[in-house]
Amino acid sequence: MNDAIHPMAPVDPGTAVPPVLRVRDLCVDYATPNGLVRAVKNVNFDVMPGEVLGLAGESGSGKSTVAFAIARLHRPPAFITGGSIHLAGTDVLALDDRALRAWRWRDLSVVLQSAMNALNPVLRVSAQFADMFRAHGCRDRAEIRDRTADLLGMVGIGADRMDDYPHQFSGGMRQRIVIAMALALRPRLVVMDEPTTALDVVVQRELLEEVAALRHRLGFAVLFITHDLALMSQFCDRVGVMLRGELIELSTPQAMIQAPRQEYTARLWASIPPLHPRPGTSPAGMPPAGTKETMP
Ligand SMILES: Nc1ncnc2c1ncn2[C@@H]1O[C@H](COP(=O)(O)OP(=O)(O)OP(=O)(O)O)[C@@H](O)[C@H]1O
Repeated sequence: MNDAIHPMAPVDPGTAVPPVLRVRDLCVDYATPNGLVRAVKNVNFDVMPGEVLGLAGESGSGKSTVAFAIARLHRPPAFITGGSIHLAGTDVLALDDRALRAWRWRDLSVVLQSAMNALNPVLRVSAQFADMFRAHGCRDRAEIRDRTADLLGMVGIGADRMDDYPHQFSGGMRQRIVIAMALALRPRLVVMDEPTTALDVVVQRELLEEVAALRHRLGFAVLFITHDLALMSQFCDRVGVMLRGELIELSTPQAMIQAPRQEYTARLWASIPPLHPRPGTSPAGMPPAGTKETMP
């Protein structure tokens, strides 16, 4: 398997670095006509500074519900009914609306599957960056344009494109723009929920390689959700496996593949091709032709 996008684990377990994100006993319920349904059950985990932590698990296991709760993007019928979330020392669940607006982008940003939903189709890209910068106190037009050019350059988009509209870019470029915007205020954590799912395989890989390089340069941590376990094993320092709302296992992808502690985890990882295939089998990391890598 080409492990070019697999980053070196940035955290030395021997050092007492505090986690950037600390989630304790998190419970999220959905209000349904039949009463409350617990979708996230006493979930505990930390994300270290600069770490990429993946959340894996079958559809409906609660991954997105956890991610949305951490970003405080959950809306009724979802309710956080227990636990705590601390990001870089901030008690996230205690933030009021005003504090939340300042906190988002600055300390935490979110990249979701559809760039088109994140970008306003009737506004030039430069105007969307300007709105975000102005909302966070930067009013100098020249400075805003310089910073926008730098950010777009960081993801391989020329400054000459900044006054284009979103529809003038390809899907991969639009997602790059969203990532550039997500990094604009140097957040401590970027939540990425299926950020590359809508893109073709080559563009997916290019984009994640860029994110891996950028996070080494800028030091942000990533909470990464994808259905693509092969991609997850290459991109993440550690992976948590969710099953029916519980986090049942958390370790490095290598440890999990070699010695899974739960039977479910073993079955989950067995569904992706081996890292070092036996002679005569498909190339490392490549699914057999005609198959799609998804959760079992
Ligand atoms: N609006 C809702 N009302 C009631 N239950 C919901 C609602 N949204 C999600 N759920 C339930 O919450 C649970 C967790 O869903 P969630 O979307 O977080 O899972 P997921 O692991 O992210 O799935 P996927 O990979 O398909 O996105 C599921 O059982 C789902 O049915």
